[in-house]
Amino acid sequence: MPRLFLGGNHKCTGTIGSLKTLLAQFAEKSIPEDIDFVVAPSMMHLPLAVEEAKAPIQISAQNCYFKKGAFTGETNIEQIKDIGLEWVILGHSERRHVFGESHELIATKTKTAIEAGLKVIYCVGETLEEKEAGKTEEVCAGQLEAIGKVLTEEQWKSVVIAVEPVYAIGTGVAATPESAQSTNAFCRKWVSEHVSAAIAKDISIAYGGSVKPSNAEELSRQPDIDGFLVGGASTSPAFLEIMEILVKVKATL
Ligand SMILES: O=C(CO)COP(=O)(O)O
Repeated sequence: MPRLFLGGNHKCTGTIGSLKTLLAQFAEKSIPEDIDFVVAPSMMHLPLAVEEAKAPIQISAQNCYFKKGAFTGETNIEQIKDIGLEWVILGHSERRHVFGESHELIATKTKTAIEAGLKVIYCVGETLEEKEAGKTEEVCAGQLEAIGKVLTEEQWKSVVIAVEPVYAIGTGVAATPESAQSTNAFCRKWVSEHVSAAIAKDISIAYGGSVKPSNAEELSRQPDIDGFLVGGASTSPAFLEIMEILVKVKATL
């Protein structure tokens, strides 16, 4: 059975004050032990988050570089581990499309991060143009194949897949539950055929893109959606509402 996953990607937002407030709000709620509840603030705020977050809240980096040395502006895996983190988001569409990260670079970062003992929230997803051209599965398969080429079967146990259609990110309009289910199911089938049936059965495959309390219920009902990677709604108590909806709906399935 896949573990439930709820990630909050704060992207390039937040202040010391807003993060402290948010983590204090999260601390007031009881978070079930059987969900990975992961908060990813900006790199600048990671040490603060580690200090302030109470278990079982986990903290993730939003990116990392695979080498240390003369790479101005980057943060390496050793540094992420050094402050006590276990998670990193890689392959987010904003890294792919805004910063031009290639399949190869993301795959190298994923492999190196997992070898160092990190868990990777690996993002895949198609643009609107690709969706309209009927290329959703082809695009996701290519993104999965990039890491499939370098990871061992064992290393896939450290991967959570986050399927984030680019057209749904930050637009307020999520993919339909049917469309999200179809892409998540395709990713599970891809893992079954290219990695193993055992990994496919247990890997958590989240959906991301304009998730909010008002659409979380229908999305949670989909059998291949094991949770969410949330952007905008993760920086407010709406994130807790999404968690409650996800846990409640999954308990009834
Ligand atoms: O990109 C996302 C999470 O990584 C989704 O962002 P939004 O929830 O703001 O659409």
